[in-house]
Amino acid sequence: MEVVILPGTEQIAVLVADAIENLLADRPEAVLGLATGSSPLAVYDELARRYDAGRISFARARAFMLDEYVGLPADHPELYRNVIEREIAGRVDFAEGAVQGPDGLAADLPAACAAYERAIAESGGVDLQILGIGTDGHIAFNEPGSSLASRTRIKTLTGQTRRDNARFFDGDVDAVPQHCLTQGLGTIMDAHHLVLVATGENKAEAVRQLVEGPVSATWPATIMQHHQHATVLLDEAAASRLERGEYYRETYATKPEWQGI
Ligand SMILES: N[C@@H]1[C@@H](O)[C@H](O)[C@@H](COP(=O)(O)O)O[C@@H]1O
Repeated sequence: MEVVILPGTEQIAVLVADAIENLLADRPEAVLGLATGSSPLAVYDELARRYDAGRISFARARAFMLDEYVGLPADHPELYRNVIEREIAGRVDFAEGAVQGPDGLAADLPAACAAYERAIAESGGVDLQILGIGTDGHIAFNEPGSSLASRTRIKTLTGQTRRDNARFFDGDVDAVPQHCLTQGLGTIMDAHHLVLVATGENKAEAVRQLVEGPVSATWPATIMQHHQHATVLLDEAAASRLERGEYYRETYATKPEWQGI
């Protein structure tokens, strides 16, 4: 796992956008994994800027979302499908239908989860997966206790996640759905490159567990320690509880330039 500590979200966004730009230059038909939440927003802004500048095109790319709420109406602004359309998909040139998410509106939710797993597999798999992390250590919506081998399925959100996400629902915790569909930890681990972004002091404990804690379903993101190509991009506040912070800084500062993230 590579840990990169940077001054702030702008520097993080540039590095992630560089990785995506390089990937699309090599393979215009690459498959991206898109995350919701506030963590990737600066990345999406940077990608939209590069698209506007003619540096990058998503015309042949495809993308899969990590998760979706269950129980929100189709036109709700916080339905993740609508969030992704607003924050990135609708700002660049993805082809019609190229961005998919688990269908939280489906009548048969287990069938929708199975269909989503098939769609990801049939695409050839996700090349680069953008991730955020919850304050309770979740990735996507894999809450503490999630099977480390899980696949896309229905989950119940923890009270902490619902409180954290209430800020997107005018501060009303009761308006945050109790259920969601989420790619499993096993699904996420199949992606070729995991790129996790975390900023702010409120993520520091989850980040400490992710990077330096024992692998455990209690802190689901720790499964990333088993991935062959995982990059964790942090600002100073999110990195503030790491014991080996100096080593990560030194490693990144002396890294050969050709290596990328
Ligand atoms: N399901 C999402 C996750 O994909 C996200 O990474 C996480 C952190 O969110 P934020 O980036 O807003 O802190 O929680 C949300 O609930």
